[in-house]
Amino acid sequence: MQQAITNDFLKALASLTSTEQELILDAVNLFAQNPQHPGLKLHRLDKLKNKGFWSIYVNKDIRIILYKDSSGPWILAYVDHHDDAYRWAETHRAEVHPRNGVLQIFRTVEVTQVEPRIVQPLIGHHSEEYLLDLGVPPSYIKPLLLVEDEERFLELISGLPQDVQERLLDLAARKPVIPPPKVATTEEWLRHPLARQHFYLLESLDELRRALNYPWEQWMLFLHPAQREAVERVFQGPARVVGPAGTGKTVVALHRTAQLARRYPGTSILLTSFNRYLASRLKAALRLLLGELPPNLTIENIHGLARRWYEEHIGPIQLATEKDYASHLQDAARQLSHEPSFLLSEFSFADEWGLYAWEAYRDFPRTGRGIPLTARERMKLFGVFQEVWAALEAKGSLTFNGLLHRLRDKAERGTLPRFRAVVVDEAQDLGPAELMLVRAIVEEAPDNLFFALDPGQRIYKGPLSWQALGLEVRGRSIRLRVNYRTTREIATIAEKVLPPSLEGEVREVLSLLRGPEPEIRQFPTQKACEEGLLTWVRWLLERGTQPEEIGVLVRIWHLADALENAFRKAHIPVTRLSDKEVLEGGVRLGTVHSAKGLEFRAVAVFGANKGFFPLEAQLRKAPSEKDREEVLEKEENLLYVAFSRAREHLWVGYWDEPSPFLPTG
Ligand SMILES: Nc1ncnc2c1ncn2[C@@H]1O[C@H](COP(=O)(O)OP(=O)(O)OP(=O)(O)O)[C@@H](O)[C@H]1O
Repeated sequence: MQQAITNDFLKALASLTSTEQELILDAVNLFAQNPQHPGLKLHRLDKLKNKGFWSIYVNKDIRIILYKDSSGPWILAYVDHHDDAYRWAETHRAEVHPRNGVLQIFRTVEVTQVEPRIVQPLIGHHSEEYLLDLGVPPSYIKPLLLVEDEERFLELISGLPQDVQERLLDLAARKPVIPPPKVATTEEWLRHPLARQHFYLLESLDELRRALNYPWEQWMLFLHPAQREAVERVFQGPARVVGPAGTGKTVVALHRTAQLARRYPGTSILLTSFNRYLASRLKAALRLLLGELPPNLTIENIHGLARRWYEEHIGPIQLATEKDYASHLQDAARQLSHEPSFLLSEFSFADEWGLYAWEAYRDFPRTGRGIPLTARERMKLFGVFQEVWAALEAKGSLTFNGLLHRLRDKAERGTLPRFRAVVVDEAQDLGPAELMLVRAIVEEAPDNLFFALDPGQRIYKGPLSWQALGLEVRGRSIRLRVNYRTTREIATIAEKVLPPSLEGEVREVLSLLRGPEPEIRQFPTQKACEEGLLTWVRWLLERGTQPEEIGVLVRIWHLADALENAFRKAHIPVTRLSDKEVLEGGVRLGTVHSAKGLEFRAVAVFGANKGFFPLEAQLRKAPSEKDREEVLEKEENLLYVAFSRAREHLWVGYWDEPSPFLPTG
C-alpha cells in the first residue's frame, strides 16, 4: 500500500529516542501491511474541526497522526507523545489549495492573533487574488494583509509550507514573485515538484531508517525544487550550482553523484573536493544516503587522487615544498632587483598554470598580476624558473602543481583512465592546475562535469576565469538561496562580513529559521577570552547541548593548543577536528580550514582579532597591492566560513584589537 511521509513527520520522528523510533518504524511497517490491524487501533479524529486526520497507536505513550482524503495515499503527517500528537492535530489542518491543486498541511491561523491596528501593513497593498495565486491558504489571506510588523509577519508565516513562506518573504522584501504552476490532476500532485518538497512517497522503511542515522536527516528525502533541478537535470556541458553557505550545495553534490551512478551504471564516477577533511565527510554521507557505496564510485580529495594516480601510473615521487626552492628564488630576486616575495609569487603563478615552455609563459596574459613586466624581464624570470624546475627534477622531485600538470599531460595523451562524470564540491577552492586536471580526466559527454561552489568561501586560491579554462557554464548554472542551516540572525551577520556582490554575483539568502542574536564579545586578554568561552560552553552544556554539537574555531592551530589545555583543566571533553570519518566525543576544536563543509549547533570563533583575521603572516607575504587585496579577500572569506558553520548559536570573542572584518552595527 502506498504511503507518503511529510517533512514534519520526519523531523518529529528524529527528535524521539532511538527505542521510540524503532517502535514507530514497526508500527509503520505493520500499517503498510494491514492498516486495519487491531493492534494499531486506527481511528479518525472525529472531534477535530479539521477533517481528514487519523491516529494510530504505537504504544501507551506514542501516537502517529495520519492524513487521508478520498483518493490519495495515506500520509504520515506527525508523530509524538500522546498529548503533543493530539495537540498537533488540533492546531493543524490539511487542505488542497484552491488555485494550484497541491495538498498543504499547515498550522491553523488563530484569528485572535491579528488585531486590525493598521499603520502600514507589510504586504497589504497586494490583492487577495494575487496571494491566492501564490499558494497562500485562504484562511491566511486576511491576517497576512493586516500584519504590519516584521516579527509578527515572520511568526505568522512560520506555520505555512516552506514554498509559501519563501514567496511571502520575497514579497515582503518587495521582490517580484511568480505564482507557482497549477497541478493538472489530483493523481499527479504527489509527483509534482511543489509537493515533493513537503511529501515523500515511501518505497521502503530502509530509506527512513538511513535518514534517521544522519543528523539533520531532512536533506536525504526532501529537496527544494531548485536543488532537485540541479540533481536531476541532464546537462549538455559543464554545469554548476552556486549559493551562499548552508543552502544545500553539498546535499546537491551528494544526490547528484548518487543519481549519476544510477544513470550511468557500469561507468566510473568521481566525487571530489579540494579539502581532504571534506572528502572524508562526503564519503560518510554518501554511504548513508546509498546504504553502501557502489564499486563504480570514487570519493577522494583531488590532491589525494592525483598523488595516488601519479604513483600508480607514472612512478614514485618526492614532492617539493616552497622551502626546497625559496632560497634559489630569493638569490635570483636580489640579482634581478625584484622583491623576493614577488619572485615566489610569480613562480607559483607560472607553476599553477603549467607555463613550463617559454612560449607559453611569454604569451600568457598576466592581467591582474599587480606588477607589470617587460618582455626582457619575463625572459629573465623564466630563465630562473627553469633553473628551479631543473634542479628539482635532478633531485627526483616535483612541485604539487608540477605533478598535477604531468598527470594532466598524460590524461590528454589518452594514457590515463577517464571518469564518465566528475562532481566537485567546494569547487571555488580549485586552482587552475586542479581544474585543468579534472577536465582532462573526464569523458567528453553530457553530464560530465558538475561543480558546487560559493565564491564567498574561496579560502585557498585566487579568483580565476573559468571560461579561460574552457569551462563555460552559461545557461547551466543553478542558484540556491534558501539557507537550511543557519538562523536568520546568524545568516544576516555572516553575510555582512562579505561584500553584497562577489565576482559579479549578487548574494541572496533566505533563512526560515529563527534564533538568538549572535554575541560578539571583547576581552582584555587572551586568558579572559578563554574564560569567557568556557563560561559560554558550560552554559550551553547545562542547557542540554551535547559537547559534539559545539564547534570552537580558531585561525591557527597554535591557538587551539592553549584552548585544549583550558578545556581539559575545566573537565570539558574536547576533540580536535581531523579527516577521520568518525571522531571521539567532546567539544569540536579546530581551525576554520578544518571545519570546511561542517556545521555545529553552536559555534565559537575564538580570537577574532585584528592579527588573526587577516593573519599578519599571510599579509606580509603579499608582494603587491593586488596580492594584498587577494589575501584580504581570502581572510575575509575565512571569517565568513567560520560564522556560517553555526546553526543556532554564534559566539565571537577577541582581545586586543577586533578584526576589521567584524560587522559593526
Ligand atoms: N532540502 C533540504 N531539506 C532539509 N535540510 C536541508 C536541505 N538541504 C540542505 N539541508 C541541510 O542544510 C544544511 C546545509 O547543507 P549543505 O552542507 O549541503 O550546504 P552547503 O551549501 O554545502 O553549505 P556550505 O557551503 O556552508 O558548506 C545541512 O544540515 C543539510 O542537511
